[in-house]
Amino acid sequence: MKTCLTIAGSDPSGGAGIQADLKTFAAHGIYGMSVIVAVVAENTCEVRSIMDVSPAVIRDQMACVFEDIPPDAVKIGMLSQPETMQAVADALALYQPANVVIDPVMLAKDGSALMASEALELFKRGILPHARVFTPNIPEAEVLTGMTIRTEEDMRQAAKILRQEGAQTVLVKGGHLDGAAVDIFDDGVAVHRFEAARIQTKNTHGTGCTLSSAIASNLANGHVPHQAVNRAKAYITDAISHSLDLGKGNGPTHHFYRLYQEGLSWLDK
Ligand SMILES: Nc1ncnc2c1ncn2[C@@H]1O[C@H](COP(=O)(O)OP(=O)(O)OP(=O)(O)O)[C@@H](O)[C@H]1O
Ligand SMILES: Cc1ncc(CO)c(N)n1
Repeated sequence: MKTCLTIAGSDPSGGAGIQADLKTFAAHGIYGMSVIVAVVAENTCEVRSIMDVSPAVIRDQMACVFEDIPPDAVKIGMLSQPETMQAVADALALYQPANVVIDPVMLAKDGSALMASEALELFKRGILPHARVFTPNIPEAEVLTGMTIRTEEDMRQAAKILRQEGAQTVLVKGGHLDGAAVDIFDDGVAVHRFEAARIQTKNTHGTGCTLSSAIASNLANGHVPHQAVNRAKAYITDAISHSLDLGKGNGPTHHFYRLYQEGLSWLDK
């Protein structure tokens, strides 16, 4: 059985963070594991409070996983404070996992900061260079490159800069632009454009988390980054199309739609 680890924050309402990642791994037939770096009190409407797990406990969790069940792929999501990030950076340097997907989570849908601004430099230095696939959305890519991103050409330029910063491949997600949902993927050999029709729904809580853990699942299942991103884009589009009208705000996506329809044979397509 293939294995994936998520290193991220916990969302008690189940639509984003660790909970979204574990559901996505399960939908891909993957054995999921988690290192919780922050406990976030949030739901479909708001983020109420954040408590970071201590660096010592993060180091212990990482050791427990890597000494016992080294994962086939790793997804990294929310890393809030510099000390938290340093503990993860140290563990990445120590264990050197191969298939790392990094989602630079900065803001929740309600605008709450999920990465402290003081952590940005450490993120660029100690986390980003571990990315086999790096998945910023447009506002995140703007912060990381200092560019203003309005067009697909800007997205291409940002992807190239972020590769130069040390990510092996970069997917700039276009969910925040108007029109079709277009993502740009630069793997250093070619630039690929992934387009899906924009789905009219407010239920998009956790879309970024779900996409990055779907990419990690596909890497673990043996796909190269370009194929992994292509398959993950189809998965997130399906999950948003069948999103769940739960909660009073931005509801979650549906992780198991294809699995419920077709069983695990959906993975063979
Ligand atoms: N309404 C939509 N219809 C179709 N696809 C969408 C829609 N919104 C986002 N996407 C797609 O979902 C994926 C996640 O992109 P998005 O830009 O929403 O990430 P994000 O902002 O990091 O998410 P999060 O809010 O979880 O942090 C991308 O492939 C994007 O193109
Ligand atoms: C824990 C967590 N991670 C990531 C996001 C971004 O969707 C969120 N809202 N909560």
